[in-house]
Amino acid sequence: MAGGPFTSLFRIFASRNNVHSARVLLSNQNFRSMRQFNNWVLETHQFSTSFDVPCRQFSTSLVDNIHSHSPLKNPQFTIFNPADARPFSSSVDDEDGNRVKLNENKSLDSVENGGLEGVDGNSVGAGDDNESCVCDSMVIEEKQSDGVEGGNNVVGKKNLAFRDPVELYRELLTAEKNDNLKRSDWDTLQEIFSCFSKSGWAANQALGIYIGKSYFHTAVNRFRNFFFKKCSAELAMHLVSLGASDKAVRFLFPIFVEYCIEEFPDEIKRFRNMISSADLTKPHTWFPFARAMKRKIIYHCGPTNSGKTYNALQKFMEAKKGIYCSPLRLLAMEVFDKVNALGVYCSLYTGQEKKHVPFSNHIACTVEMVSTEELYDVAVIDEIQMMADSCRGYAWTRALLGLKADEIHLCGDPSVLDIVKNICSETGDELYEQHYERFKPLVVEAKTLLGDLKNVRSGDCIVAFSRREIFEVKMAIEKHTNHRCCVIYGALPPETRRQQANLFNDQDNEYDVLVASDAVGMGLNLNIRRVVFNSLSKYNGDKIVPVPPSQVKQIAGRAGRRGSRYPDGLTTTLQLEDLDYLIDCLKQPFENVKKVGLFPFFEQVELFAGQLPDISFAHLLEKFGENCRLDGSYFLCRHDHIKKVANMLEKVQGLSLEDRFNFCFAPVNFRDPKAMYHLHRFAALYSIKVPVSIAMGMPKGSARNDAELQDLETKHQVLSVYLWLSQHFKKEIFPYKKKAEEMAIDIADLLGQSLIKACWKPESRQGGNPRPQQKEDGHERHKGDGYRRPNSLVKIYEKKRQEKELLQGHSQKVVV
Ligand SMILES: Nc1ncnc2c1ncn2[C@@H]1O[C@H](COP(=O)(O)OP(=O)(O)OP(=O)(O)O)[C@@H](O)[C@H]1O
Ligand SMILES: [Mg+2]
Repeated sequence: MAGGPFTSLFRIFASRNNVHSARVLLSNQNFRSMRQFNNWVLETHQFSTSFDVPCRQFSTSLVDNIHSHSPLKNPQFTIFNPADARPFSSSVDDEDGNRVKLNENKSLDSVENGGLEGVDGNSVGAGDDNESCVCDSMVIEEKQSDGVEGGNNVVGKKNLAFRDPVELYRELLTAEKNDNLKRSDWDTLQEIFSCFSKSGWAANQALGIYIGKSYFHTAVNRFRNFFFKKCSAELAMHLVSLGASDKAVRFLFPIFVEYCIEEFPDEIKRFRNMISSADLTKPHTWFPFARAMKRKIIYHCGPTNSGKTYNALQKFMEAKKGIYCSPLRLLAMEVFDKVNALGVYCSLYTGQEKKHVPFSNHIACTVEMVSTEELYDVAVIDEIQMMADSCRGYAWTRALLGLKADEIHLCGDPSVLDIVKNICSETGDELYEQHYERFKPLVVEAKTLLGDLKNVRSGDCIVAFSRREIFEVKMAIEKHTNHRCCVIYGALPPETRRQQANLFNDQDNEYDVLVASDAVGMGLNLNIRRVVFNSLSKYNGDKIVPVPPSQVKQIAGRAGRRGSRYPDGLTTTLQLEDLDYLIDCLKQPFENVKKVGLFPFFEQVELFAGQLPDISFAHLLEKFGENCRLDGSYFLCRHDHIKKVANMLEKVQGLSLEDRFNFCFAPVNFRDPKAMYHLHRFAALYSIKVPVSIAMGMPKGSARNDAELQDLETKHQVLSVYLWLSQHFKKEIFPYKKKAEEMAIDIADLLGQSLIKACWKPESRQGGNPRPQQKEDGHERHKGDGYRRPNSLVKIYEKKRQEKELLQGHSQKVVV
């Protein structure tokens, strides 16, 4: 039912029955999901749970408000007679003279229970068509205007079930202590209150009046004490007759609401302020200057290697003033080099470095560093689908919402196209779509490497999903073939990755195979002929899982770039058993993302902290996560790593909230204890305003074993954190920036040299055995090489494959 028809129905109903005002009971209704609605009610009606509204106002504002805030498609309304709990009028004529029924046979009970949550908080009955477990049903009590006798029963004072809870509460307030109850009746009342206290439904409903879950039990206890002192025999017997049940909880709840509103105004206010200070709804309104502009958004939409970034960069270079936002430092550096080489002066701005090119009007930056203050003619946001990234998505969302640019070019796959359309309709920006196809189709080699790394060929990129696996594969290839391998993985600095990429791309050397992690998935232009998946499972920080199809596509798409030595891309797997999963992934359409990431600005966290002054920063972030409100298209980005750093820095005294917030964003690998130690040291020195030293020696030479290689990686990490801090805090406190830069360059160089000669067994970073999950997950040992691969997918696909082979024999090539 839309707001309009109901509104007119109500008008007709009201005029036919001579009703000039309606009483809306907010007490027995079910607005758990409706914090927004409750905000509105509480703001407009001063915490009243029942209020009278003139029919005109009722029809135009209340119903419309309910409709606009309700997450239900069909919120139900029932107008009933309070005296007998039956619908006031079984039917009315609508404006066209048609007879329309108004929930003819519903008693109050059925209204209350139909489509509502059970006391245990589960949604039951009608209204389940809604994707959330939220039901909005509203009970509207007809109230006669003064002196007008309605055609229905007069409100029966005896019928407690249908008494106005406000009245009941007022009576309780003035009542004398009641001692006339039997012991067994008191016991039953105790049970009812215990049931009330445990009721998920009641706790959720209480949120609507800003009684938070942590305060709910205290509030119920105090309500019980009050109730036991005051309740009349009649009231007690009514409750006893209901027993410790759903009905009793629902009967008590509105009286509880009245009690809370009167007794706990401070708690309610505090919780309400906390909720409103954690408000992340309507993020497009956070950027009024961008909203004041009429921006043109061009979505370059297509698969990998289709020319999206190339075309967007053309516009960037043509513009008078432009900004390119990159997902990676490496890519920002690449665009910086490329654009400058083409004669367009461009500066570089990343978390760790600022390279200002004189007279430049163009900037290549990492997306986290984008300024929403500056005005640009053209902005490019690359890999826009990263808006949906669980950790970093907020940076893309912020760039899209906040950039002050006349023209914004988004490059990415189609997964966030719909959500970008929605955002543009909210921001009022014009959206243009430009669709692309891959320059050359990607071909799957059905033969695979038959489980033998001896079958690698020049131009292959073997993809493995852990550092350990990468080195094991490199060792195996170099031991059993004449190929030499370059490596690229996340822990390497961009400079080293680039050096390895150049080594691989360069034809005049023996390094013709690349072994890489998913770090090759984005950005780098590599001369890859064939992408070979060593495995298709990876550790997700918790357990081994199949690599998501979108990522498989992205990585496989690295093969055969336009303009490279191998314009025709091939992809396959090491093991035959994994091939079907690869083909399935490549065939899958891009998923349609439903939500994109958000994270609060410091100012929002600060506002929230004002409500909870005495808790740790990590706890504060946790509370923010629990209480923040988000619109349906957004999620709060994961911030586990921020909390880990926050916990570590908890004991460092003298850091302001802003300092803590900033320190927590430093790009530290929290799994690396040495890197964490140095970050702690930096923060401790900073807190006592002592210039922060690097206090870390330079290694003497390149690594001779894996432990030394890891040490180099860590050292670079520490320098990278130092450089990041020096850009985000006052320069005077981090005076050794120059030295850190020089050391970082030297270490990146040493890392490059080390990788060239690396031929040792990898060690785990924790210095122990592989993670237990890996062992438990049934990795199998590969013949002779000490190389193990996960076999979780093998089982799934083996059967399917055998069936298929029986049916059709072996194909040689599959084009996807
Ligand atoms: N019109 C063109 N003329 C010359 N080279 C081009 C053209 N379009 C694209 N290329 C080259 O093709 C390669 C792939 O293009 P580009 O990087 O723009 O693809 P993409 O769609 O952004 O891929 P990805 O999703 O992998 O980032 C690049 O090396 C690029 O320079
Ligand atoms: Mg691109």
